Amino acid sequence: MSTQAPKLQNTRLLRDKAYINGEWVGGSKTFDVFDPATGNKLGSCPDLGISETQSAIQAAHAAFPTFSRLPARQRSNILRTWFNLMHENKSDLARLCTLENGKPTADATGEVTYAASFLEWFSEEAVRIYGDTISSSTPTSRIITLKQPVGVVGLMTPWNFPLAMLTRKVGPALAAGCTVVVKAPSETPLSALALAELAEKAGVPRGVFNVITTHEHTAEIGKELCENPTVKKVSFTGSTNVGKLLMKQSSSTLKKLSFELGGNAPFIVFDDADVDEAVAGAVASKFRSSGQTCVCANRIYVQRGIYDQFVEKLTEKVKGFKVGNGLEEGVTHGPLIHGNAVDKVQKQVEDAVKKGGKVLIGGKKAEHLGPNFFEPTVIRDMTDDMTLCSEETFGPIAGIFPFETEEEVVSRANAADVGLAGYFFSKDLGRIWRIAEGLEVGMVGVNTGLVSDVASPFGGIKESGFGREGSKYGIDEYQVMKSVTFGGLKPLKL
Ligand SMILES: NC(=O)c1ccc[n+]([C@@H]2O[C@H](COP(=O)([O-])OP(=O)(O)OC[C@H]3O[C@@H](n4cnc5c(N)ncnc54)[C@H](O)[C@@H]3O)[C@@H](O)[C@H]2O)c1
Ligand SMILES: O=CCCC(=O)O
Repeated sequence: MSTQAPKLQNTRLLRDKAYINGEWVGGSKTFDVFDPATGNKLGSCPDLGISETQSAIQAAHAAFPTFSRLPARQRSNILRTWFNLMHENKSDLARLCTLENGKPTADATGEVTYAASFLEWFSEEAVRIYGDTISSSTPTSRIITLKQPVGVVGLMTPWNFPLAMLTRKVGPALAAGCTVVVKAPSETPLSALALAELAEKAGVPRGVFNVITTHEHTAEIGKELCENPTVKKVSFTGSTNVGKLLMKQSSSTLKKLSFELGGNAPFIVFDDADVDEAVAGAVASKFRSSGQTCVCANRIYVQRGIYDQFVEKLTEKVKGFKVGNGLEEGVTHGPLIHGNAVDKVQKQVEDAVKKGGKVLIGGKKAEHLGPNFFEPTVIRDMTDDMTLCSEETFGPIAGIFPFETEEEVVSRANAADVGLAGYFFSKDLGRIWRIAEGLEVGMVGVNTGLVSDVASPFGGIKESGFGREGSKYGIDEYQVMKSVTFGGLKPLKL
């Protein structure tokens, strides 16, 4: 197959080698990277294995003493420069992101801004690392706490936000003084390598930021990062099943862990809501990145009194979508990442229809556009025995479930193993507090379909994982607290 290499203004951003210890490193084997919209080959990357991963870990280990002792202001300046470089190269980064992930240019451009915001935010947090002074139980002692970088960190990021999921981890890691080894997703490694090019330009010292690319050896490299005793922390974003495996593997070295895993977000619309606002929120939450975000609405519960109205208005909005190649003008929704994702949503639709769901729009593959396209779909009369209720869709399927009472909907919303995001629309202040407190999730959107913001703590509960990213809390994940007790202190004699 011939290669249709991305055409970029800054050609240095297009890299076909991994980045270890400040060097671009090839491998004896490579894997291909494809455009999910066209199936075209975009390029190839080294299919690296355990030995290169160990080299990267060693490089990060060697870089740690110097980097962690840099004045925080210097680390802050490096992150700020990296942030500026992302903005200077915004259109190229967005193009790469669209080409390897499929999301439309406007979304990809939004992702660059979102991704860069984590570098900016944590450049600001780097210089605001504080400890406490604590009264001791012993009159002649005093206690203080220090926050120190945890050490070498292994980062494993997914394909759905090739830039932002990386910067949301690497920003706080470097701010805290950690050094990192990134395992880039095999679907979208080019964005991670473009970030490495900018990191080097921003002055990130060699060995501090390493990017391993792999396809065949994904599981082995994941295991190495979890089991290697030099790595002190692992942060992973991806599916719950892989998260469980990595947690098991990490038990051998008792690593500090952060996991941002799958969701199954309830999106609840009460009778007293503004229906138009709720529909706009549902469109934003459900169909963002063609449904491929971990915080996408998965189960849309609408109270009986406004059910028909909501369903009709949502269907009308979906009619206005333009599905296609994300590089084309006016396209609002791109393809899914690969054929398996398409097959999964197809099966969920078939299951819903078999059990009584009615498809109002979409419901099938959009094969005329390419093998990875699925029509944005609205299904009404959903019931809780359908697969779509218990399994994260990760696709453009809006299944709408009717409900009668507040108590009923909260108990149905909470009947999930996972708890990442949840949304609801209501104008009743008392109800707003009850539901916000009652939903078993890590993030709640009240009268909004979007909760993603650098300033807001991002993460889940239950089997959606643990740890928080972004916000003032994100840096804690990369730090360890040390208490220091000063003894033998004589009191002042007055
Ligand atoms: N939380 C999120 O943002 C997120 C992102 C992507 C996928 N998902 C979930 O995962 C489902 C399937 O998507 P997927 O197949 O890409 O998810 P996945 O969990 O299999 O893959 C996500 C990332 O983990 C890596 N990975 C896979 N197996 C690994 C292993 N053994 N060790 C280390 N890394 C490993 C992959 O290379 C990828 O980079 C989706 O339907 C969705 O539910 C969630
Ligand atoms: O899909 C995972 C993260 C999405 C987001 O940050 O909004």
